[in-house]
Amino acid sequence: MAEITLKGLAHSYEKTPKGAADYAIRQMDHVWHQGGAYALLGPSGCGKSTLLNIISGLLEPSEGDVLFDGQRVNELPPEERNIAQVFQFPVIYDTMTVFDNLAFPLRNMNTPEYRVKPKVLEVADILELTPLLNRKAKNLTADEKQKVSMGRGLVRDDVTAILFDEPLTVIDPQLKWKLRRKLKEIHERFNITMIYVTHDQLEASTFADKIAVMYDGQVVQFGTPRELFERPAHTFVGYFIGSPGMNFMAVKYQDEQAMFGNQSLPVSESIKRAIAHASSNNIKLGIRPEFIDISASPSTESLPVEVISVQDLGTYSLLTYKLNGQTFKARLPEGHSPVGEAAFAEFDTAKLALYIDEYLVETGHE
Ligand SMILES: Nc1ncnc2c1ncn2[C@@H]1O[C@H](COP(=O)(O)OP(=O)(O)OP(=O)(O)O)[C@@H](O)[C@H]1O
Repeated sequence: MAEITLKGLAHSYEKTPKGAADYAIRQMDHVWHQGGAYALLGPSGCGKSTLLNIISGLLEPSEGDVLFDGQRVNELPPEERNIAQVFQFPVIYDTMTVFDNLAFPLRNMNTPEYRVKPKVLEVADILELTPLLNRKAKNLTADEKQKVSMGRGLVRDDVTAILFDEPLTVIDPQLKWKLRRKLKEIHERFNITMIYVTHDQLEASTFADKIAVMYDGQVVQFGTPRELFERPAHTFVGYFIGSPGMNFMAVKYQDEQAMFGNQSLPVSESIKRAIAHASSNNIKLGIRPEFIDISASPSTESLPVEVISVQDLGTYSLLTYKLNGQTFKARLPEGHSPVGEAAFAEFDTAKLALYIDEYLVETGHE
């Protein structure tokens, strides 16, 4: 069993960090529950590998604690953590056969040979490596090598969590979905906690039940793919999740109106109240491209906009328009009536989200 808790965790690669900018991981608390299929999603440089290496023990955090089932493991070396890590590039011994590669972690722990063989055969079967068992690893394709890498994590009965650091980077696009499905299958079959690092939202949402979105050294939201889409807790999540991401408008309260530049926006009373009482000037409204309606003629709540382009993407069209000098994206469903250069945009006000200092503020709909 392994419930992994990160308590007051922070990490700086600097010996004497001077400020927040010197931290690769900023103060965080987080729990990965036993048996979960998780993704750690974020852009390059946000701290994903650093966090994974802290969990596996390759790196000791400069502040805070890592707990496995409540026990502090900060100083425990990787080999004593019951955790396997699969890296971007397969870590295998080229001169050994596939069988010996898979057997290696067991033999390394002095497992008797009569127990090694059945375990290797079982794992080879799951990963569809049986026909390759006698091949030298150097003759394998990149995806076969990566499967051997994964297998080396799975043979050990004591492994309770597997950490994957962008494991499909070197895999052909056609084979990626197959390996992803295989990982899902493995997750269902063994009761193992899996944390899958990626910067690809599609990869994260097809693998994981819950995704931790990382930005600038912090987990800014931990939720299901649906929650990340419907209620982004941070502007970065809104921007990063979705295709394309959320549109944002910097707003202020003026003459009892929510103003976007010199444009008064139709918003709910509760959003208006929250803007009026905000203690910060960093106030944004977010709206997903799916929730903007575009039409050729005005309505009571629509705003006149300048259409820049309409891109036909098969099942929908992506319309780019300008309002108040800012570019917006709207998704038009298939069969939407054509619009000219001058059109009208209407937000679904129930779907407008309010962000103060970049974090979501829960408001009612009235
Ligand atoms: N060994 C190191 N020494 C100093 N700084 C480092 C080291 N490793 C990473 N960093 C810095 O820490 C920050 C987080 O890096 P990290 O590799 O954890 O991010 P990442 O999200 O995994 O990125 P990528 O997807 O590119 O691997 C970056 O600013 C990076 O430059």
